[in-house]
Amino acid sequence: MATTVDKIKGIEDEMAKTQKNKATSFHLGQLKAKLAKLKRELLTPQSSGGGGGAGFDVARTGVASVGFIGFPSVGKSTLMSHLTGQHSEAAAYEFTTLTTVPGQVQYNGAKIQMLDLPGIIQGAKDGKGRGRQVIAVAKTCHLIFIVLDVNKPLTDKRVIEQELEGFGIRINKQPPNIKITKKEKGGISITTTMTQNHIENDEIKAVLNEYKMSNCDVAIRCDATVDDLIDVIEAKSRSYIPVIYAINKIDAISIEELDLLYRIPNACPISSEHGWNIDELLEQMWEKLNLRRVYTKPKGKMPDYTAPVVLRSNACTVEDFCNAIHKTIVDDFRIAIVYGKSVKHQPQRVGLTHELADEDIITLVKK
Ligand SMILES: Nc1nc2c(ncn2[C@@H]2O[C@H](COP(=O)(O)OP(=O)(O)OP(=O)(O)O)[C@@H](O)[C@H]2O)c(=O)[nH]1
Ligand SMILES: [K+]
Ligand SMILES: [Mg+2]
Repeated sequence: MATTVDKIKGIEDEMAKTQKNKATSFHLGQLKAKLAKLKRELLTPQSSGGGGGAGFDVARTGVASVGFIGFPSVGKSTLMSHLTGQHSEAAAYEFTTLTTVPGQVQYNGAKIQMLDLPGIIQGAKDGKGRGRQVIAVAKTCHLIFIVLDVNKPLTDKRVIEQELEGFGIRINKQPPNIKITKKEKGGISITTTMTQNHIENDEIKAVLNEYKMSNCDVAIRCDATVDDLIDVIEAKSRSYIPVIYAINKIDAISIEELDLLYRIPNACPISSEHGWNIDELLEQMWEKLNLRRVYTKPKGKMPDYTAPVVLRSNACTVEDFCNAIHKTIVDDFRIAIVYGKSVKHQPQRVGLTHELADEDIITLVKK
């Protein structure tokens, strides 16, 4: 019987042979959906061995974690030691790092975990080396530093992006604005709010059929591709993670070359060894993590600015704030008084569901 890898190869070959036009769009949609399903199968640990983060995952600490991904010897461990003071063996030979090495930085009052990871190679997502376990750890991080060696061609960047994408990671991207609502009967109905330049209704139907979704409403509010549609269907195995390209070893290049690096979006040129531009890397990290510092103000006293409660933007309600302090606090909660960007009136009384903004000040009032 053909293995999953063989089947994937077969479909990819067929897709390469098929010209995209109106007549083939249904068939191509079908192939793409089949491919996505097989790739997911490949990433599910029990079906193929490997995959998963087993052995590589470590206890998570802090409010967010940042994973370091890159080819061997680009300087990930040197960066780790420099950022966190946590020693991670660095050397001139490849695959010096063999497992996840955790460390921590404190930035703007937030504890942020750094995960130095082993180097990956091309084909990692397909099971080459330990790449799959490594990428599986990165997939659970809130931010990824893709570490690149400035001396190597920037094609490395594209190769690493493809490895991550093949593993269901979507880089610096929001989930596509497509909503699929299943229903009992009535077939497939598609509504769009703008011209679709990449996708035909036939293709959409082919994909949905392949997923046995023959009764549903599809609302497309973006200029979607087939891949976008599949990402929405496969939402459970997709992770949307911000990325910063940490372009390392800039001590080895000229100022003119450095100027060029700044044109790459989301790039931060650094030298881990010399500690150059690490401040900017941390600033960019802070921006991408989009964390919210909330200061507590005991009734009748000044706010405590020394120790903010730090929340992530997807869990930043007053209730999340209470839970971050102690699980039992919500039981006694009556109202919160908030100053800051999240409220119209200064101060304003709010309930548990109110979303807090960065640098808000809060006083909890008990029952
Ligand atoms: N010139 C220069 N060399 C660096 C810099 N950072 C790291 N190196 C050197 O690059 C080599 C590899 O560094 P590591 O930190 O071990 O690289 P790594 O990415 O962790 O490597 P693996 O764990 O093997 O994947 C070492 O010889 C470092 O001294 C830098 O900023 N400039
Ligand atoms: K190395
Ligand atoms: Mg290393």
